[in-house]
Amino acid sequence: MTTDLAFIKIENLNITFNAGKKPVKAVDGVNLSVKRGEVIALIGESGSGKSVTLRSVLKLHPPRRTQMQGRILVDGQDVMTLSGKALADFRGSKVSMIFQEPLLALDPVYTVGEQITEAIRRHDNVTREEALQRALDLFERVRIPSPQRRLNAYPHEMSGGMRQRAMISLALASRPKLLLADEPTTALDATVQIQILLLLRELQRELGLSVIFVTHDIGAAVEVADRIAVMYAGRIVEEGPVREIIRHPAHPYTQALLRSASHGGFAKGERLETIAGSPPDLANLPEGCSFAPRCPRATEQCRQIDPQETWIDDTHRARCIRIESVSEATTAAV
Ligand SMILES: Nc1ncnc2c1ncn2[C@@H]1O[C@H](COP(=O)(O)OP(=O)(O)OP(=O)(O)O)[C@@H](O)[C@H]1O
Repeated sequence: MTTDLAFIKIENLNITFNAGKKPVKAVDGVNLSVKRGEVIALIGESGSGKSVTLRSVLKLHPPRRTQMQGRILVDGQDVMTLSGKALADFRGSKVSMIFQEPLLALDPVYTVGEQITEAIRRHDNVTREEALQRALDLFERVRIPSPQRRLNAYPHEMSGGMRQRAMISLALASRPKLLLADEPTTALDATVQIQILLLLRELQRELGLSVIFVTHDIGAAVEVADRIAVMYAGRIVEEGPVREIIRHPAHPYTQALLRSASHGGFAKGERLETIAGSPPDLANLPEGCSFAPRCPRATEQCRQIDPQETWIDDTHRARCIRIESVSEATTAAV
């Protein structure tokens, strides 16, 4: 709730896609603030709206098929009102994005060095030599071995881990303040995943970046994030500091996620296991709480009342009408 310090502030974000027969409400009333230098992990099952929320910060959704409502402020700038050159300038300056698949970000026909120097020169008025030097510095920073030689490589000539490091260099070339990371390590081997996560955390601290990090991997969220926001059916159902979420999860969905991932603690790289039942169809949401059909603690009321956000303390909130009895039961069981 310390909104004054927020570098990014998402207020009552609603996103509906009009693609098929019925509109799909992929994001429903999302509120989220990220302070300068803070890392937030968005976790939840597939289709819960994590990526859609993340991409909305750069206004990346196809405008003709998408209805977006609410407000997204990045460093005081209202993203929803941007278009044309102002939007392009915003995308190229304050915010960078890294993806699961680096080949989406890297162009196959240019060397990675050419792409990074180009990105530097697009952002800063420097000579080619200066840009090359900075690209080399970036490659050293992300610990690419033989950086000089690797700058001359094409993306396909690099291993998955190296390509991910090259993409991080490209993302940092414009000296962003906010990094959006969409499952950046999911496609990598477990050991490489850990190296990349640690690198991201180190760069984030050194550069004072704010980060929104989308992941299925609760181990990665715990490793990298300061706070966790849990999404279910387009909503944030619980959000708070990592320690609070792990020790005192207030929402039955968070509790189920933690249970499914906690055999012997949070192994690095551990993924969420399936929870009984499946997420609802976003075009046909049930009455009341969307999680009620899968919730072991649901009552008749839960199937009728749409739960509103409740603050448990200054930093921890959840959307469940039975927070008190659910939290008490969890604390008693610990
Ligand atoms: N451009 C689009 N047009 C129509 N529907 C979309 C579009 N983008 C996303 N959706 C729908 O929005 C919902 C949320 O998708 P989103 O990609 O945010 O989920 P996610 O939580 O990131 O899942 P995953 O982990 O699988 O990426 C899904 O039902 C998806 O099919």
